[in-house]
Amino acid sequence: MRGTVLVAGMGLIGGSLAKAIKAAHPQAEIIGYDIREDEVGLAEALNIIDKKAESFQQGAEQADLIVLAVPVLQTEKLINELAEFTLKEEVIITDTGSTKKRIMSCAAILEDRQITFIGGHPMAGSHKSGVAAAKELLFENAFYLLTPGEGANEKQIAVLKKWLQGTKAKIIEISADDHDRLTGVVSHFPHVIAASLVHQARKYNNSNSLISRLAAGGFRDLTRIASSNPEMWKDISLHNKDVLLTLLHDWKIEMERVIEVLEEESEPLLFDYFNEAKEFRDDLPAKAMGAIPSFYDLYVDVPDYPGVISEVTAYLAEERISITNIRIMETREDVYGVLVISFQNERDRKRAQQCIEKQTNYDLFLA
Ligand SMILES: NC(=O)C1=CN([C@@H]2O[C@H](COP(=O)(O)OP(=O)(O)OC[C@H]3O[C@@H](n4cnc5c(N)ncnc54)[C@H](O)[C@@H]3O)[C@@H](O)[C@H]2O)C=CC1
Ligand SMILES: O=C(O)C(=O)Cc1ccc(O)cc1
Repeated sequence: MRGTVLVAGMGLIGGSLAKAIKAAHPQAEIIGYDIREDEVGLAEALNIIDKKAESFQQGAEQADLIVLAVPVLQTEKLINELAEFTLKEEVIITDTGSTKKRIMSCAAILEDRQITFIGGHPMAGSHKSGVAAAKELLFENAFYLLTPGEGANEKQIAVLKKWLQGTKAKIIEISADDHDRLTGVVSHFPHVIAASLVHQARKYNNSNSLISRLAAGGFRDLTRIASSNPEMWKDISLHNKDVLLTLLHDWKIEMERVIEVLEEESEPLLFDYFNEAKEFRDDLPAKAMGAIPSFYDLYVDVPDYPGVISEVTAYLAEERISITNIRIMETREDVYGVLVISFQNERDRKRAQQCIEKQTNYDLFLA
């Protein structure tokens, strides 16, 4: 499609969307805006955008599509500013925020002015922030939830979907209420719990520092999302406060029940507690992408010599395979060390496996 797209917020998500939109619509002009000059400057230097907006207003007033990819409290601020601008009549405004109810209420101010707002939430990402981590295919196969405002018609929704087709995401429509309830359960609440598990380990670590050594590996993997951007999760928690409070309340009741069952030493009830969780979890789709990024780990048995990590990463870099995480696992006694490399998707892991097999004779295995 032709037209001008303004992406406000040149971070991980704004940068990735700008890339995906450009890939599918090379004729479109992508303008970037960010309060951080360095981020928008980097986006321009990396050719993620065609040019910087002189100001939010100047960029917005010439745009056919406006994407707000800023932290959710800032999204509300930008929506209020947009309501004061002289925008193109046919402009479509969308956002990428992780919460939708408060954003949609705020966007009512645009609908009052006959401006189309369609809420959006691409449900993929990473614990990294900033435009340097942006990827064209960040959202490939991920759910992309749209919450159209009451004023949005089918034609406008279809136009937005077309703009977004380069994301290769599974775009579905949902109400803002359902969005916040569902993402509350499978994304926002787990982030609170992951942080709480880490806090608990940190407290016990004060009296026995062996804790942090034992927390390597499994515990670290389990709490990976606690390394996400604290600023972003502060805003998401405030926006989805009611849902989170309900979930925390239910969780408290459930924990009280676990305490009772343990105090009673009830073997059948304890068994049921773990078994019912296991059965439900075992039935969850393993390959599909959900609300929280999956692990795509490759384990490489590496010999113990200096530079082995840079050797392996250099092979991957040569074939432009990007990695999301790397660590050494030293818990197995029969090997010197296992290098655990994480990838964003199955395709990258497969390519990495083939690449390392071609270049080395190290044993490789998947989790
Ligand atoms: N990081 C993730 O995994 C995901 C994040 N989201 C949502 O997408 C949005 C953006 O998140 P990220 O790209 O991860 O954050 P980020 O921190 O990488 O980028 C946000 C950018 O917005 C800029 N910014 C902040 N306030 C601004 C304002 N008033 N005007 C212009 N620019 C402003 C910041 O300078 C920064 O460059 C958030 O609302 C978040 O909830 C949605 C899906 C996944
Ligand atoms: O890396 C993380 O912490 C994630 O869980 C990624 C993520 C963050 C925010 C979203 O709205 C959707 C996905």
